[in-house]
Amino acid sequence: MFQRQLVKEKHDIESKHEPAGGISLQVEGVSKLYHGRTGAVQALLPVDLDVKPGEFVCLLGPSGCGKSTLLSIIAGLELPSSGQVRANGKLIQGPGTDRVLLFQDAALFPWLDVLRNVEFGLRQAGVPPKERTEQARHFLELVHLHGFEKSYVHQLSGGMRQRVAIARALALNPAILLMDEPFGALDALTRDRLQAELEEIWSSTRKTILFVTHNVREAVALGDRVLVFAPRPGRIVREFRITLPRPRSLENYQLMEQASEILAVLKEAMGEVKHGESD
Ligand SMILES: Nc1ncnc2c1ncn2[C@@H]1O[C@H](COP(=O)(O)OP(=O)(O)OP(=O)(O)O)[C@@H](O)[C@H]1O
Repeated sequence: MFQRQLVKEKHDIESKHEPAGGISLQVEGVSKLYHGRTGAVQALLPVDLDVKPGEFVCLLGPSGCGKSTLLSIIAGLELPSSGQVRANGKLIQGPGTDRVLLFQDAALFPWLDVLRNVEFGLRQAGVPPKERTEQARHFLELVHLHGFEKSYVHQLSGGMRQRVAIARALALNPAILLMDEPFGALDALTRDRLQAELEEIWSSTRKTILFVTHNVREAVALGDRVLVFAPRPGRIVREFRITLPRPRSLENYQLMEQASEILAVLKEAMGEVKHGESD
């Protein structure tokens, strides 16, 4: 009986987060030309991209090839110089609650404890106290941070901070998660673990995810698709569909083979061949 009640409560909390799944995204001829002090910079040549609801797309490339610019435009924080973006067919004209952008730096509030950090957006959205605490706890459990509700940011490791940031983003129930190198500052072991956790979360929530990374194996481990970018000017040079079964292991032979193939394309696009690099 008690068990049934628990399952029901879990279901009630989850159903408050409807729609749980992701939505589609259409990027149509989006380009960006910045006018800096040193002149114009073509950050991005026109990009066309169709992302299906619940798809996991990785944007892979070296520094300065326009990955963050594209994410900012999709987030509605930057205007494109040409083209447009639609989410579920609706023109994006600014930031919206259907999209959340996550960065390498978790950007948490140091004066709030973990629970209040996760509750923050819900409070802004006017969710009543009891309900927002319930929801924040639910998402903290999802990122394996049960028991750390009262901790402050300075008491957490880098990986834990990033988990809090993910819980905070999920609590807002976005349909699209825009992740800009979220694991870039973490040590290799923590990074592997968070990759696996993110894949689990994605499998259970079916959000649409755009994930920027410099790391080829990370991209192959996570993506349904990997888009390879090249710099000067920023552009997409190739697209790979990754059909390896999930969950994926970084040590899997086929994954490593696919990563080598993509790495070769990346190096060619950059016009250089360096040996022994992993990303
Ligand atoms: N606000 C800006 N004003 C002028 N130039 C900019 C601005 N933002 C980005 N750029 C330039 O646009 C280009 C693309 O930058 P962007 O940050 O999108 O690349 P990126 O692939 O995300 O790089 P990184 O991986 O280092 O974040 C770079 O040459 C960058 O210097």
